[in-house]
Amino acid sequence: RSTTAQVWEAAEEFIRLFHRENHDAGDPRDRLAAVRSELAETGTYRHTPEELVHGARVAWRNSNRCIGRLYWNSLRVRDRRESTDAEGIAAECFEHLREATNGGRVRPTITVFAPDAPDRPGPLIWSEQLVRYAGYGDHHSVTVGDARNAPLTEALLRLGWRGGAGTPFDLLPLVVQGVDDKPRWFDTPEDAVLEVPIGHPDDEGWAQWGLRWHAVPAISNMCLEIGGIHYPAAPFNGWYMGTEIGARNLADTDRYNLLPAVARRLGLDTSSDRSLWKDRALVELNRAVLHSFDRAGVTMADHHTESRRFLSHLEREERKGRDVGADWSWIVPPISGSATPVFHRTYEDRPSSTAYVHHPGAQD
Ligand code: HEM
Ligand SMILES: N=C(Nc1cccc(CNC[C@@H]2CCCN2)c1)c1cccs1
Repeated sequence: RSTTAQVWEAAEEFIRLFHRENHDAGDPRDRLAAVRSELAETGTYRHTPEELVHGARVAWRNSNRCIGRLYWNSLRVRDRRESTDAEGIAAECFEHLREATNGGRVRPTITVFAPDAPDRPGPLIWSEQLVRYAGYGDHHSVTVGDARNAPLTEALLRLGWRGGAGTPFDLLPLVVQGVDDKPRWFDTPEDAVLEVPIGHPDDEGWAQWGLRWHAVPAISNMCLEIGGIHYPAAPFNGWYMGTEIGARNLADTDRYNLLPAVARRLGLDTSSDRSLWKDRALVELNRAVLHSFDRAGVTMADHHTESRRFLSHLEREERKGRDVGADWSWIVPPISGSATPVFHRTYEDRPSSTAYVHHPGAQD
């Protein structure tokens, strides 16, 4: 809960920034006076459509853990602040997926739902991403699917979902809590989710594993904060960087844990870490992911290209007189770190009042 003084401080900073970076917005004084009186009368204030668009883009530009910020100023913003009920929000989330997927030419997009108001909190999306695979079994002994989503799968079963077909890649329904506070779940329409089958470029045998992953990463459980106003439901997507799927989602021991199977298929000696079998399996799994997305015509970054783009972003921001904050431990890719240019320098981890933040008490 913010006091009006805290809101005013962030609001003034954001309005001044908006007018500085949008010269056709003119002098900020009138807007500052209007915001100040609206805040005094109602305990909050409403962003203009232009302020909302720029705020969502600046929040991305301020995301210290994000390597993909070069294109921050071309984020597509879907203003859905009038959506407050769970059904309407779910429908807009599925439309977001269709628009962002764009037949494989993925477009970075955000949909902004109703903000927190002084008399009632805004809506919440319980799912971490708009597309998630079920994890069946309790968190400690997951038998089938993505163990990361075992808690959400449990919550869905308690909410009356009967479970899917029991495959390792069952699409979970989306869980939305409208402003009436009641969580509801909605099956994800098939035409809203593009999936990519994962195969290896040199070994047809991988196809028998039935591996796949969804084309679009869309984070739905973070809060967008712009100039003191909180938008707790504001799902945003970019495109995947291959390592996210190849080095984490399919490789982590508490996710799909595929390195042993890949190593066996490659005929590697898995009896000792010193054979570097995990390292060789990781490279082949990442080659398979990049190859499969390219074959499917779905946008995907490789960690070398994305690292170069990030350093270009830093240079361009410096030229504009803006400092860029970054968190080295998130920016450096999970494989081949020192083979990418982002590894060989340090960064300042700078806080900003306009940013994407985790809800208090959330995981990660
Ligand atoms: C356009 C392509 C993009 C790429 C390739 C990209 C890449 C990444 C990667 C690899 C991470 C680390 C994720 C992890 O290790 O789990 C990340 C973090 C993040 N990205 Fe980006 N990103 C892109 C676009 C965006 C967009 C459009 C937004 C928001 C509008 C965004 C906001 C963030 C935020 C807030 C984090 C930190 C998440 C957290 O703290 O948990 N990114 N990005
Ligand atoms: N490419 C993306 N990846 C991404 C971005 C932010 C957060 C996440 C999810 N992070 C949580 C995972 C799970 C364990 C460690 N990382 C993924 C994007 C998602 C949304 C816009 S870009």
